[in-house]
Amino acid sequence: MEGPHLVLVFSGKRKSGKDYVTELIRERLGPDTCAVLRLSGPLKEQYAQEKGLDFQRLLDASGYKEKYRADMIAWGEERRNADPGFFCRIIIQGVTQPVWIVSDARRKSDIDWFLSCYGAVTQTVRVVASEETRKARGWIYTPDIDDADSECGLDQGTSFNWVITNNGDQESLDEQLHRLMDFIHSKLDSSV
Ligand SMILES: Nc1ncnc2c1ncn2[C@@H]1O[C@H](COP(=O)(O)OP(=O)(O)O)[C@@H](O)[C@H]1O
Ligand SMILES: C[C@@](O)(CCOP(=O)(O)OP(=O)(O)O)CC(=O)O
Repeated sequence: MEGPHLVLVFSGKRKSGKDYVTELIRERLGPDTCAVLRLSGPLKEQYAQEKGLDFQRLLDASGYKEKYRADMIAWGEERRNADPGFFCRIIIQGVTQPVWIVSDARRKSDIDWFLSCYGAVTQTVRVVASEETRKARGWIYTPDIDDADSECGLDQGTSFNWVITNNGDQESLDEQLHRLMDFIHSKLDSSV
């Protein structure tokens, strides 16, 4: 079969644990089976290039990216408005693994793009954590970011195939991941 056997499109608010959870799944499936694709990757790369910033530092969970977040959001929005598939098309280039995880859908247009191209094999996954948990992970409510589309674009009007609650209880997370892993394996088995 050409193309992905399964595309999991993840979303969730900042510090909900999107990177953490998607990395766990990738570890369990292995790098030959699963690729984690980040829409923010090419966004940050091009933004850093244009603004003369440190791309590597924009990638980690430190304060550096937070300093530029508002401006990056505006920059990315311009690109997406002009072409909703702009970042989507870049991240899927040359990916050969059967399972694709898109770790950071933020807008309905991100999900719609994957549904329109890979709808038959796409599942949407929402990662949820309480405000208390997100605060403990370093989240500080920031107006114009936390109340804007980048964080709230998928709050309403989107249904998710899976919801993963990630409040730090490892046993509960493990149980939820087990269910998702069973599903992933069933899709892999049925496609061979
Ligand atoms: N279940 C968890 N157990 C321990 N640490 C976690 C868990 N989920 C997230 N974290 C930590 O919280 C921080 C934010 O998580 P991250 O995955 O970067 O969130 P997001 O990508 O949604 O902004 C990271 O330092 C991450 O390691
Ligand atoms: C400009 C952004 O792409 C920055 C995203 O950076 P990360 O994906 O690293 O952010 P969190 O995981 O939520 O902390 C947001 C956007 O609106 O596209």
